[in-house]
Amino acid sequence: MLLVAALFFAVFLYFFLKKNRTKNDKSFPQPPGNILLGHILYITSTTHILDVAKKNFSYGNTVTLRFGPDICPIRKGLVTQDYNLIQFILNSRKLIKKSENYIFLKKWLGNGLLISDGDYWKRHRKILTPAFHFEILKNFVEVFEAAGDVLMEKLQKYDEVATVDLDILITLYTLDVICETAMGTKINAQSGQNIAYVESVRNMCKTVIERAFSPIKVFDQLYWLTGDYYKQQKALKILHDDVLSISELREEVDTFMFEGHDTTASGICFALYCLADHPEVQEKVFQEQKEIFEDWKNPETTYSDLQKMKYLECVLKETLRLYPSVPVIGRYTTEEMNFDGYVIPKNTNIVIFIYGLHRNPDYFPEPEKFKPERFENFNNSLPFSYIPFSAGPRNCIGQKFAMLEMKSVISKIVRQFEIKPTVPRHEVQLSPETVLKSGNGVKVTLKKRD
Ligand code: HEM
Repeated sequence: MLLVAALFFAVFLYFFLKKNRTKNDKSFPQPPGNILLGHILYITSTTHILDVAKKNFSYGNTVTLRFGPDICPIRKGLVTQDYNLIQFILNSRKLIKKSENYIFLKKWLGNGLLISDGDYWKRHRKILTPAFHFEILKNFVEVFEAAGDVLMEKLQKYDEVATVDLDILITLYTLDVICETAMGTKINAQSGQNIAYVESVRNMCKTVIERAFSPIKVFDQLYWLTGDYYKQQKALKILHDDVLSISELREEVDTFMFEGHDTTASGICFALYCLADHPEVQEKVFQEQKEIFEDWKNPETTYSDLQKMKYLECVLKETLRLYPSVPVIGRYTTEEMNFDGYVIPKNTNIVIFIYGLHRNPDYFPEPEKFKPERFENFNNSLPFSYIPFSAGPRNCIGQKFAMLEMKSVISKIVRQFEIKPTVPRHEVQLSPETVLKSGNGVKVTLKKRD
């Protein structure tokens, strides 16, 4: 009798889940996956996520991916690089909850602005927004400049050395900047005192993204058995060493320290790499500097000088198009949503693939080419085709800060050095470790200008 009841229940469950599944699957195509494991098998290594995404999008600009059997997947969600869906999501006031993967950042960033949602997020966003008013940003230029001067000192010793790996040098620069601007504390990271912090951020970012794509590590109980868990605990200890008494404050400080230095470091490194590869672009940037500054070798740079660097701004925009520091963002539906006749069920994770959107030839002809000029006359009628800072209510609060900082340091470097590719040319290996990085460094050669 019990057996019959169990059998009956199993059959009922099958049809119930199948019915719901059909409703979901009608929405968006699902690339072929393993009947039991779903798409796990080809999402095993973080370094291949960009390739995996490319392959999946051959089925449509929005696809459904699942971990586990089709009928009762462990996880299921949408991955999209579709303009209209992205516009719908980012414009929505209802869709501000972050996807489940962000939970892996929680131990580190707590309820900081990046992760929180609802009224808590609204309140904090409102409190923090004035900190990015341009009157305040103006005062930060001095900090960018002073930290930039320290970097210049350090770069002198690389004059005509075959290779300089920019990654760590620039990251320590951006760390000095964020600590002094966000917390008013000089930590002298560039003097070598904070390498452990930088390494811990890197380890955290790597383990977080690996968890998000691992069928084993997504479960806490299984994650605790892996080496990554211990690596992460060690990193957390270093990241939280500076004990601040008020936990809310610490969560925001952690969030700004992370979002505010790793992202800009990535942008600066890739911009310098692109300039090395494109001497004609670099020359234009250099000429612009000479037009702005009479004494271009050693000027005192002001906020208004940075505003004048229009071509450098195009270079940075083009860099962030090809190498968006945040290549992927996520949202989570808290209610069923209708989009263009499709049903997106409640509790769906939606991954927005910024990297893929930015390389769509419909919006950016010859998308793989580095052409800053395309931003001189950028067609703003399609604003959601270019979203390195996301868009809508949850866009990046620090985007103006980031642009100023990146301009400040790159203008300094270009005025003092000619940036060249290494011989043989160093090919970056893109690795989306939460923030887009190069797995093998960002290497160039520097030659001092006369
Ligand atoms: C090139 C540099 C940067 C890029 C490309 C970038 C990109 C982004 C993106 C795409 C988001 C949305 C994330 C999501 O929805 O998951 C974001 C959010 C955020 N960014 Fe940035 N960011 C940069 C620099 C900065 C800087 C310098 C700061 C602070 C000083 C900052 C602070 C934040 C914060 C706090 C959020 C969360 C905002 C919210 O949810 O209300 N970012 N950033």
